[in-house]
Amino acid sequence: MRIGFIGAGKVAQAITKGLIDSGITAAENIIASSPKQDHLLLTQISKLGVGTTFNNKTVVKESDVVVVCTKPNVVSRVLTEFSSDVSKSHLIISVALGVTTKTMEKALPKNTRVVRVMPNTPALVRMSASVYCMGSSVIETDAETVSKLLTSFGYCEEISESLIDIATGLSGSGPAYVFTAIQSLADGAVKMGMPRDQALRLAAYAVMGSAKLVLESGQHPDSLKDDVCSPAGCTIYAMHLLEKRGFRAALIDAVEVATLRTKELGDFKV
Ligand SMILES: NC(=O)C1=CN([C@@H]2O[C@H](COP(=O)(O)OP(=O)(O)OC[C@H]3O[C@@H](n4cnc5c(N)ncnc54)[C@H](OP(=O)(O)O)[C@@H]3O)[C@@H](O)[C@H]2O)C=CC1
Ligand SMILES: O=C(O)[C@@H]1CCC=N1
Repeated sequence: MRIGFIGAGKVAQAITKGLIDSGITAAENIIASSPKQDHLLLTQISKLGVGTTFNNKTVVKESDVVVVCTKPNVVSRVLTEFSSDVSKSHLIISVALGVTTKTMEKALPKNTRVVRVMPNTPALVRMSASVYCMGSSVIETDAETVSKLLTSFGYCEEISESLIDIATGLSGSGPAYVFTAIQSLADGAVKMGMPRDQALRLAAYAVMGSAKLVLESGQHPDSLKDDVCSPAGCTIYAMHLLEKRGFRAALIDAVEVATLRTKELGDFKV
């Protein structure tokens, strides 16, 4: 399977690295495009061994699966520009926030097979949390193909398109919230005298281990939290402070505002 990327930025690079590291496809079967002649992004992605071009149409002609990784406001224009090169053998995927399968289908020839995906940057280390929803003209094997590709660089599940904006504010944006939490936890330890590299390592493992425990224990997160809070111990003091500072409400609000912004950006008309 030949895979083409339109746009060679952060997400295209994360997915490309994830795909290659998984062994699901070789770098020679991947090509990426980006518009600027002296583009740093193409240089970066070419270091993974993939082909590069300044021409989106070349990507489409040379690929079976085309993954559109541009900002949402240019997706419709980009799809329209290469529309005449799209055939029934192509599967067109977009990872752009807010851009619906309907918008994609409108810009492409009738009955084009389209899929909307929301991945996240931990694809770089094959730990992405991705969701996908299928367009109206996909064929039976497309869901399997998409699931296979997404699973190669992490976890994935099919989702109703009515929920994908929420997934964007949750798992698409989520790494940014968690990176900030890890950095802040480490800052706390540095403030108390721990060396920075050790603090970052311990904070990251604490987050990774906690996530694994939620997934594997099947226990409610609050019950797992209670297990850490010994009576009159240190954690319950910290939890009290976090509750007073609105920790939970801040995270709830973050997902809400990111979801609403996704809907707003998805309304872009080019
Ligand atoms: N960053 C993230 O964590 C996530 C992002 N996404 C989605 O992925 C998409 C890309 O985001 P991200 O990788 O962060 O953005 P970047 O800005 O890093 O990458 C966008 C890429 O698209 C290129 N581009 C712009 N115009 C065109 C065009 N006409 N034809 C071909 N390529 C073009 C840009 O080139 P140039 O720089 O020259 O303009 C750049 O290579 C967005 O739609 C975003 O919503 C989804 C999940 C997570
Ligand atoms: O913030 C953004 O626009 C992109 C979409 C999801 C994560 N990053």
